Amino acid sequence: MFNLLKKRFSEILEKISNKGIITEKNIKVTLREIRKSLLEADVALSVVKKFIHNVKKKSLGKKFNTSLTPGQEFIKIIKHELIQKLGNDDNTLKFSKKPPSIYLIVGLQGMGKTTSIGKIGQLLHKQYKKKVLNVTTDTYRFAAVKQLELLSLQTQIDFFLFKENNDPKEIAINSIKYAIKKSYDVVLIDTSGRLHTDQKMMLELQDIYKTINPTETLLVVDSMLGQDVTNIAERFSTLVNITGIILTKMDSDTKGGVALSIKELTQKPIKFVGNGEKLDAIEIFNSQKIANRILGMEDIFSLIKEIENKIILPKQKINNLKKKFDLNDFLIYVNQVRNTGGLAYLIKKLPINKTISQLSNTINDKELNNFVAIINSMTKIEKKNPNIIKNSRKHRIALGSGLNVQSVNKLLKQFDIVKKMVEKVKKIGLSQSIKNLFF
Ligand SMILES: Nc1nc2c(ncn2[C@@H]2O[C@H](COP(=O)(O)OP(=O)(O)OP(=O)(O)O)[C@@H](O)[C@H]2O)c(=O)[nH]1
Repeated sequence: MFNLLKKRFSEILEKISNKGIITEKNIKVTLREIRKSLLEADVALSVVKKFIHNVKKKSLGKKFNTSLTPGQEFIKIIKHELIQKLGNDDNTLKFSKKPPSIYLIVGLQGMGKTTSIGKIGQLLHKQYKKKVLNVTTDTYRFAAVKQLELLSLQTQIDFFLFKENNDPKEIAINSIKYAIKKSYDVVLIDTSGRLHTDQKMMLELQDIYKTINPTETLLVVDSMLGQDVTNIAERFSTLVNITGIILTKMDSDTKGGVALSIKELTQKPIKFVGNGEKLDAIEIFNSQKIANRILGMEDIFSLIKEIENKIILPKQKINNLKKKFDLNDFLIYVNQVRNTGGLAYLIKKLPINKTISQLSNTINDKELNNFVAIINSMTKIEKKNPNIIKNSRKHRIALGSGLNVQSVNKLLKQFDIVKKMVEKVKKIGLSQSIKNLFF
């Protein structure tokens, strides 16, 4: 999901994240690259233009006075803008005050309408404890009726059986009458897939819509659709009042353009994301989560959690340390890092601040072994008070460890970096301190 954008953004943002100053020139270069990436991911041109315009306006001339580097501030602006584009408004399903709530599901053929009804019905039943009735008005395809009947059986949702000679509008009316009689909370009404250019079918849909006056009318959009999505959404919107979008097939190899364009183009919130063929493969849309995904932050957060939990300096371990971080503590840290293999690679992947990327330089198997040998050649007093280690002591320690003075200097330098980091992390924990860079 969003693999292309994620790859592009991580390349672009890595370059800018460590920049000390944000100038018109380096912003221009970065924005040009972002523009290219968004277009490559099939985001609509008008949306891309607005995105770039807003980021530029917010970043240039802004006085950054937080603890973030300007590069990190810039990333924060991008994230904020991504969330705006994805839509940050109320995306919860509306329920009618007087049951049943009626949800009309519309869209082109094969977008995933019937599958989404199966998923939403199950979600409403399991999570919201609603009594749901599934209905299909697709009198054109017998297979579509069977499909929803089967999905209803699988999810243990009641399925409304219509009379053979009923037309779609009659089926919808009869199903609602039945739902009122039997005290259903929700009626999910499937419609046959139709081309937005098919005038007769579109008017039929409008007729159903006007007659039943749904609580929500949800347009199902396949996230693999290209720029055509604008025309489709516009055509549906002129005939029925779309109240939300269901974005399907987000698990497939989608470039992500539709997800980023549809809110801006339709001004309708994305309510659900379908991310698989299975019946539980649906999520309530969360723009923050998607923005994190695009910016590769989801991976980073889980990585950091892993590092924090398993490897270096969990908060309680830091708190257990003596007041002053000394070389004995550093030795514990070095041994932890040594035991984890592959950490250098993980840490190098993090687009984070200089201290931590400098830290990755320490994490090299050979150097870690050297560090252990060097610390073991020190006296107890030296380990507790590294600042007394001046020239003659350095020579003695180097000799004792079979290494040279440069290696001792390197160790002391890395010790300083880790000490600074520990002091920072001691306050709020590693994952929180890194998360703070982005929120
Ligand atoms: N990978 C994936 N496939 C999906 C998703 N949603 C639906 N599908 C698949 O897309 C295909 C079409 O889904 P349907 O639910 O039949 O689509 P429809 O809009 O009801 O189709 P019509 O009745 O022809 O208009 C099926 O093979 C589904 O399994 C999804 O989120 N991810």
